[in-house]
Amino acid sequence: MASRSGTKGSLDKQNKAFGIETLEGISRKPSPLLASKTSKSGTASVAQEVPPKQLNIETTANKKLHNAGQNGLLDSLAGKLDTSLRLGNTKQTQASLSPPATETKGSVEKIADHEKKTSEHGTVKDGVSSAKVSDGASSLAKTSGSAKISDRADFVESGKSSICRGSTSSNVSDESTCSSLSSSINKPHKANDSRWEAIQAVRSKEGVLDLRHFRLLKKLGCGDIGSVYLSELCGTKCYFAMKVMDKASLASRKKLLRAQTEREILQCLDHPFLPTLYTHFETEKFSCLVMEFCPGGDLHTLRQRQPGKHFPEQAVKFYVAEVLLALEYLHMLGIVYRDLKPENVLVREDGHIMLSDFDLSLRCAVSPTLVKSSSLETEPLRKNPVYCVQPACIEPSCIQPSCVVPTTCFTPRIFSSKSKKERKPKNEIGNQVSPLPELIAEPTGARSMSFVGTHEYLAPEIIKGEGHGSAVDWWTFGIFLYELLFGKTPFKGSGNRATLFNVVGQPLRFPESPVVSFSSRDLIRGLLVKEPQHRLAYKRGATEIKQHPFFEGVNWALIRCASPPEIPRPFEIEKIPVPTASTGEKPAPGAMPFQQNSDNYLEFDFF
Ligand SMILES: Nc1ncnc2c1ncn2[C@@H]1O[C@H](COP(=O)(O)OP(=O)(O)OP(=O)(O)O)[C@@H](O)[C@H]1O
Repeated sequence: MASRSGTKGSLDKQNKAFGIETLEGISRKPSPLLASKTSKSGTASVAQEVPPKQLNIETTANKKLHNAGQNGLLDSLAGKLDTSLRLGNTKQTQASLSPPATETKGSVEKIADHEKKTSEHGTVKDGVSSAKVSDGASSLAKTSGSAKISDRADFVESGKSSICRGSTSSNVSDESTCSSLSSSINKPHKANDSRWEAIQAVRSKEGVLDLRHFRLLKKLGCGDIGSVYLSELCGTKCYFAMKVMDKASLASRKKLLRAQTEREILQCLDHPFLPTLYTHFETEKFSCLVMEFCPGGDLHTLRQRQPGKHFPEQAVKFYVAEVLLALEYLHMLGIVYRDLKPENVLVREDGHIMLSDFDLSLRCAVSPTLVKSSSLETEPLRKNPVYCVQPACIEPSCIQPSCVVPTTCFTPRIFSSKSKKERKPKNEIGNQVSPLPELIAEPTGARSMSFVGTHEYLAPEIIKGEGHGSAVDWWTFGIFLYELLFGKTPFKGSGNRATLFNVVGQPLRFPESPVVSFSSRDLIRGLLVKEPQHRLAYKRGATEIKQHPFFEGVNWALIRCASPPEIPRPFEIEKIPVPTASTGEKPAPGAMPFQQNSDNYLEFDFF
């Protein structure tokens, strides 16, 4: 398997931008179901920016935004904006991932021991009780991790707040008591998911949900901050991907903040192409995230299996369109993703995608403001008013033209000169019905100095240490599109150092084969502009990209109902051997026996 290196560290000085020696390589991740052990390493801790000051919630505007939504997705988004702002207004007094005293790397936990500990401390702690909700006037408390302060104070790089978090004082905690963030009520798009009910049933019966209630069947993969296991909620045939993080290891490696960031972001999400976090709980040693399981592996692995190791253009269009919607939603929540690459795009059971891995994400404090156009010039726009939600940054230093509602929001670029009649949508994704209202919430004011990402995907402004914002996601989107189409990234050099130099200094070139459409190359050209301010989507985010001719004919509102290019083979749980101590069966590599009332042990071989 080809290897690709990445970095998850902070860049203190400009000259470190090319000091690749300081960066640790990150190997590419194989498919979760094909490989049992993968590893990633990263030494430097994620830099963290200044916590935001008080966040201003424009409640009326949010309500209007809610009303403006043309479909459920937009409605839900408005609700999510509310949620994220509420989160931002919360003051945290204790970190939920409290570092335990001992190092547990590579530990073997006897299940009996685990259960004993659980019952010793076994009372259900109210997650809320360990976190105080402020009146909204306080800034967010810093927890841990190395800090790097940028000249902007308008965003948070990692999680520092949460209304709902596990108790620090208890050894076992779950979110039973703060279900507003972990139940289907808050996630209308996943409300019909039977897994919620299964989880709720266990909670109602047992009073608490924790590790004892899951069977860990197979190790799906291993990341920098934890390992992910295919797990079954015992006796329910409900399967999940459970990310298990060793708290002592996180603390000793200064990764608590990254873990917290990921959890807090996951708690906010409700989108068809983003993970559902069903629950989160903690044991004495571990912090566990219970998420939706994607049996289709990741797009990197899937690409390797394609003829010529690249996808057909129609398939590319499908995958990047779904990723674009996921990024758009994240940006509307003020989240800059920063780690787009095929390895992080998982394929769900139904062939649609799920963008995973949020521990590198940057959170920007935004105060969305709704602006409704009143003087529209073109006929279609008169019929379909344009709504523009712009982040209104609180810090005076952030007040810049991009934070003020741009006039471009009112006059979206129309790419095609053809009349409506002439334009015949022809691709498999579906037909664009009528133009949708547009929501634009590009966190253009965000600035980070962190040096994070994967070398081949790093944006020039990150490498140059100039400070970066949401435009890095549009750069990585361009690299992603290029890689899916051509089977390789455009700036890869003989080593990491050469790659970084190429990203900054080499012009974009396209291979002669495979032959791809002009519009795909045009879109890539627009995205891979080295100066972020000239990059496509810099001002109006995903809206600009959606209007590009490459996506002509895509029915954005219904893409989740479109037929995916490939549907994974049905996932057969029976084929995963579950060894028992009595039979002495050897576990398949990565298989994690975890059964109640048995001598089986649970082994977490981290990192
Ligand atoms: N929901 C899921 N369904 C199926 N497999 C998953 C799921 N989430 C993660 N995985 C697999 O587990 C592996 C580890 O995921 P994880 O997000 O912990 O690490 P990562 O993507 O390598 O990122 P990081 O190092 O930043 O933590 C992934 O490579 C992926 O193959």
